[in-house]
Amino acid sequence: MSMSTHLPEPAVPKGPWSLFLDIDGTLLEHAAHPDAVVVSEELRMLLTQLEAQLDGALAFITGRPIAAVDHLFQPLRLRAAGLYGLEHRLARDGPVEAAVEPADIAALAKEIATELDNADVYIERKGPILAIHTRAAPHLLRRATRLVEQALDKLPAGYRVLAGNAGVELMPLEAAKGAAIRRFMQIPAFRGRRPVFLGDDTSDENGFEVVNELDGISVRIKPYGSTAAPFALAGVDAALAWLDGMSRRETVGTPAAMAK
Ligand SMILES: O=P(O)(O)OC[C@H]1O[C@H](O[C@H]2O[C@H](CO)[C@@H](O)[C@H](O)[C@H]2O)[C@H](O)[C@@H](O)[C@@H]1O
Ligand SMILES: [Mg+2]
Repeated sequence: MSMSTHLPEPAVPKGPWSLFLDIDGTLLEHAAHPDAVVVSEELRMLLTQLEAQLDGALAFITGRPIAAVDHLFQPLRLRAAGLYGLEHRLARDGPVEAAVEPADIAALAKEIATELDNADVYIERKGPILAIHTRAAPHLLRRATRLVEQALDKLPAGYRVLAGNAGVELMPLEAAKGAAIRRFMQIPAFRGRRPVFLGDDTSDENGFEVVNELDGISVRIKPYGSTAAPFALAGVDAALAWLDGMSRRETVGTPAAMAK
């Protein structure tokens, strides 16, 4: 782990590479509510172009459910790992595979909502994961974290708490972006390519560690504190500009690029 100040911008990958993209805080500016984010037509076009240039070696790696991602980016559908890797869509037009049966978190969600009693806190139930969003009520983050930690006792073994910078989530241990990246790297579209992963949050750190192990390029967006990523970009605009630059390289991701 290195402190994030003064990390360099990512180098242009040499040789065939693949691209893994976090969504919120990386491709999309954060909004007060998860449904309030905006996906521009330009972003859809950029992703479409990069995906074609990389011969399909591009996947979203996100905490959102894949159904929510499809809704946001429609009509664009890409390969994706959703719910921090609990769901996968390995082929762009293939089915979504879910790894874990949803636990009954409805009652917990209700209890936490009653305890916090604040309309600005959004409680998101997504499959086996419960997310408490405090972006619009930051003073409640500590309390929400305490409640979620207490709720651990009421769930079957194998759950953990993951705190982000504007919310806290209760999720199965299997949920890990790094494992999702490893899975994609084993399928033909990605195999033999150097992984590049852009992410912005605590939940992306495990993805950075795996990408570093695989001799890839991990990039923390708008970094603060320490990070396993050796590269950084200042924010969403810088991430989109870097991706745009990559999309303009003629031989992006192809073996011919190795010669350059
Ligand atoms: O892994 P990501 O693609 O970054 O997704 C992480 C979470 O994103 C969404 O919540 C976050 O973004 C919202 C919109 O900006 C914001 O309101 C919220 O505070 C953030 O936590 C999404 O709702 C979650 O399900 C994802 O886990
Ligand atoms: Mg993010």
